[in-house]
Amino acid sequence: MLKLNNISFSAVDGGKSSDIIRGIDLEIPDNKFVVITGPNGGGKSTLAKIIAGIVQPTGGRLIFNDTDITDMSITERAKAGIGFAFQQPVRFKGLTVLDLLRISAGKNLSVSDACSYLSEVGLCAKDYIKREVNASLSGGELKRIEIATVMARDVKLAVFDEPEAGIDLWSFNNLIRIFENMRKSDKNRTVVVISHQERLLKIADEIIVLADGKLVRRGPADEVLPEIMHSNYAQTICPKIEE
Ligand SMILES: Nc1ncnc2c1ncn2[C@@H]1O[C@H](COP(=O)(O)OP(=O)(O)OP(=O)(O)O)[C@@H](O)[C@H]1O
Repeated sequence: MLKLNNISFSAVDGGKSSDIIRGIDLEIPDNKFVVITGPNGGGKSTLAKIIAGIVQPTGGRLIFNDTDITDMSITERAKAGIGFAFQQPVRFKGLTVLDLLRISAGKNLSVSDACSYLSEVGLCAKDYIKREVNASLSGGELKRIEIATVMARDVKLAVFDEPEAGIDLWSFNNLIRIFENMRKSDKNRTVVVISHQERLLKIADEIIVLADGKLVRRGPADEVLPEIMHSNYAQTICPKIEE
């Protein structure tokens, strides 16, 4: 279980301090598929980065499986079983997809295991395994490769920041299928997805709504989704719901 105890984050920008995350208390139980949503600028990515250790909170503590991870680095958190997939995946010139999967797994993953991770994310492994992780990969391909690296890491808690960002509709449909499969098959991993997408919100065990740096609602998808649809920020956070 991941516990956030009174987590806050303030940043100084242009000499002015602003409170971006304001005293969030939250428990994310094991083996659940949780979607964090809310209006733009509400603090979702910041919270995801705080969980992954990319951003250090200015207040509060994070407890993961009874261990205080607040002061742990990204690497230490990765070792503790927390994986993070960026909104904009990073390209690594000179590194092949196989190298990247091996580095992520932290072991000399066999080619066949690497291929099965790529297949899981809908990539034809033989076409990609030797490819360089550079600008020649499309945004959708890069997203899928990054998801495969998180899977290869065998993490206990996987955090995905807006996996749908910047990909076309066709890739989006495939991506949703990956998460639907993850939701069905992944019973030993907690998956936290930051998303505005109705199709991801629908498959969540739990939806958490963040607005203005505060937790404003949490609950099962069938309870929270209809409320989001009828709230005054529905058009901002869930444009597809209105279609
Ligand atoms: N280091 C920082 N310094 C100053 N402002 C910051 C910093 N990090 C985040 N912010 C601001 O905090 C707010 C929350 O940002 P964040 O990226 O967490 O929002 P979000 O809910 O993920 O938004 P979106 O849905 O648009 O991705 C934004 O207004 C952002 O500009």
